[in-house]
Amino acid sequence: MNNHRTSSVETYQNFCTEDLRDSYVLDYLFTAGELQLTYTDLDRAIVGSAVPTDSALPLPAGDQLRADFFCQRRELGVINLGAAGTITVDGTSYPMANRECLYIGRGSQEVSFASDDASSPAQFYLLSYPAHADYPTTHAKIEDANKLELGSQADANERHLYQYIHENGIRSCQLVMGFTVLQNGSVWNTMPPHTHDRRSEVYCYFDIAEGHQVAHFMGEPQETRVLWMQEKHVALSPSWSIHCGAGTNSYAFVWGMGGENQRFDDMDGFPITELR
Ligand SMILES: O=C[C@H](O)[C@@H](O)CC(=O)C(=O)O
Ligand SMILES: [Zn+2]
Repeated sequence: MNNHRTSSVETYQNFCTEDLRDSYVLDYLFTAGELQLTYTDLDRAIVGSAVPTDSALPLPAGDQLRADFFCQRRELGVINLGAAGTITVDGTSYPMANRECLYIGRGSQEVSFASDDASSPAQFYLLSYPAHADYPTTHAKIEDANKLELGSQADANERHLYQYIHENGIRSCQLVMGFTVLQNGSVWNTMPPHTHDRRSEVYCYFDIAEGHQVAHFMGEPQETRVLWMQEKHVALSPSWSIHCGAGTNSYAFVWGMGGENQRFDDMDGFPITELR
């Protein structure tokens, strides 16, 4: 497991592109045949991927956790961004189609990831936070998600938001997780932007068309910076930072949050005209 530190709110303002990316972008996940985990300093989020090919990939506890097993004191959200696969939790198998979600509750001991077809692997995206209670391991298909239709074509931000793990959906201790799909011709996510002081957030961009990128904006609203994101790059967002993006084409992204509360609308929005 990697250890990852983000910078302070004062320091990022003087960063060059490379420093900024080192601090806020994970661009190395989703290696075929590997399970990768990064322990961040944002509310102790662990961000990772599992892309099983010939054999199943077990979820290790990792030395940093000083735990007997990964979910001993943690909960884990998984969304499959690839072809069909299976996740096995303590002997129960959960078939995972593209964009489906599995919440794995605290106390789950043996977790492993497999692909149905090694030549077209599942690509599991992992997001985990510390947990104080056991909630049941729960699978959700796309139709089980709470779907919100946001934005408009005129504002080039028409998008569908699918909430999986949230206060009125799959229950969890602190993890809130789902994904957002930009509709054809729309490019802006999370515009107007917001911060949420009580939570940090992690975005994983996916289904970016060949030859395109997403310009992800971060920073304090009056001091923004841009991170160019490619397929399955992850942007880390401290609670002081906005997080929004404009693609050169339509795309999708998994969002996930952890922290003080789970109230999705506990956000401080900023008027577009005040961004700098
Ligand atoms: O705090 C909430 C998160 O930033 C996202 O859910 C926002 C989002 O997906 C969107 O507006 O497109
Ligand atoms: Zn947010």
